[in-house]
Parts: sequence; C-alpha cells; structure tokens
Amino acid sequence: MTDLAADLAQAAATDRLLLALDFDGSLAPIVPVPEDARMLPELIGTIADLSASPSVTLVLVSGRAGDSLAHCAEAPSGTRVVGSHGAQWGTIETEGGERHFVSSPLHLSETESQLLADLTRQLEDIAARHEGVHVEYKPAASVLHTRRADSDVAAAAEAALDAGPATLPGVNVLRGKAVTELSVLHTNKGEALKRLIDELDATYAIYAGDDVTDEFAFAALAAADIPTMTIKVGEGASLAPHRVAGPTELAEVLRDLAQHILGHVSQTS
Ligand SMILES: O=P(O)(O)OC[C@H]1O[C@H](O[C@H]2O[C@H](CO)[C@@H](O)[C@H](O)[C@H]2O)[C@H](O)[C@@H](O)[C@@H]1O
Repeated sequence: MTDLAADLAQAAATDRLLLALDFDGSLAPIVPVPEDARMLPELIGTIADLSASPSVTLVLVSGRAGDSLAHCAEAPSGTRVVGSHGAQWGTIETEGGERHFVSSPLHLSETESQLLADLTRQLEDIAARHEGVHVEYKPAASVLHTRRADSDVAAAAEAALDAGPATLPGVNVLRGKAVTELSVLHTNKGEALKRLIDELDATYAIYAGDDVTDEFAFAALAAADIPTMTIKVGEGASLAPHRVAGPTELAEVLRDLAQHILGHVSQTS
C-alpha cells in the first residue's frame, strides 16, 4: 500500500492531471435497473470543481454506451467520455437542460454488423427463456443482465451464453457485475487509458473503478511511464494499490483531491 494522502498531494501539484473515473459502482451506487443509476449527489459539486481546474482533464471511462452515460451521469457540459469499454469517444454536452453524448458515429464493417445482429438475436432468445434476465443494447455490443434473476436462473442464463453466442468467432467477451457483454470490437479500458495519457501528454494519471473490467485500466496505469494512482472501489482482488469501501468513500477521496488542488493553486498564485 502506498500513502493515499501523499499520492493525492503529488497528483494535485502536477501540471497535466488525467483524472479518469469509472461510473457504475464507483461514482454511482449499483441499482437493479441500469437506467436508474445516478451519481451520488455529494459528488456533483466535487466533479464540477475538479473539471473546472485548469490542470485537470476529467474523463468518464465506462462500459456504458455514451448516450446512456450522458443520461445518468450529472457531469458538467464538455466532460470527456470514453464509453462502451473504449469503443466510443466523445463528450457530454448540455442543451436546453438535457445532457447528450456528442461523438462521431461509430462505424461497423458489414461483418461486424452481421455478427452484432446474430449475437443479439441469441442473447434475446436466452433472455426470453430466463425470468428476470434482460438485454441491454449498445452500438457495438449487446449485454446480458442477470441482476434481477434468481441465482440459479442467472447461472443457467450465463451457461447458455457461454455455450452459445460467446463462442461466435470474433466476439469479445467482457464480464462484469451480474452482466456479460458481447462486443464485436476488441477494445478495453486499458487501451483507452494508454491513448488518453498519450493524447493529453499527461504528467500524472488517476483511475478509480469497481469492476473486473477496470483491472485493464489498473494494469495499464501500473505499466505507464508517468506517476499514477489507482483506486479499487469495493471488494474483490485487484491490481490497484489503493482501496475504498464504496462510492461514498470515493467521493471523500475526490473531495480531498479537489481541496488539495485548490490549496496548491492558492499557494502558487
Ligand atoms: O464501466 P462502468 O461505468 O462501471 O459500467 C459497467 C456496466 O454498468 C452497468 O451495469 C452495472 O450497473 C447497473 C446499474 O447499477 C447494474 O444493474 C448492473 O448489474 C451492473 O453490471 C451498465 O448497464 C453496463 O452496460 C456497463 O457495462
């Protein structure tokens, strides 16, 4: 374990800080219906303060599709978003009080489109046969959700997925909390973090996340050639040296970071 306070102080003093944050389970508590997820209220002001800091680039790096993230995440207009596990790149923009995801459209080849149609049909068939299981649709993936199913039904649905659509050639299988995503693109959060560090010429990078797919990001930052800080949110094995119990505790860490940055600015100005 490294010292969290020392790492926060170092991050706050850097010139170009990449602050990359996962959404579900990290900024927003896990809920049964994905579209009901919302950022913790106490985070809204902190996220706005951090995103207004000249030395900080805030990026939400999520498994969610960009439009779903824009709907659920009360982030300031202009916030950068990497959605669909690195397949979508854009920003959240607010217009007429509504948040939208703005990006160039995702292009799929004919083969990828056909594969997406095939795997989606098979997932819909599995959902129809398993009570409480549903499908979420993304531009390059479809997702089987089992959170609302009894555990034996969930296990049977997952087994059907493993024996069926997960075996289709070209499918990228991403497992998370009561969710399995089948994507036709081979992206992950680790590749996204590497690209962000390069694009921003970041001098320090922070990433916080709660799920198995966040381990790609933790691994990428562990191998980066700049100082980094990674925070696992909640329980489970992780590569991240820091850990907090849940979104409430992550909100406290981010509030401390914002205070460090404000303090550093007032000392240097
Ligand atoms: O990378 P994230 O921002 O953490 O997104 C991961 C997945 O989040 C959503 O599913 C998870 O949260 C739901 C709402 O709390 C919950 O019902 C579900 O069981 C969780 O797996 C989202 O629906 C997925 O598309 C994301 O990949």
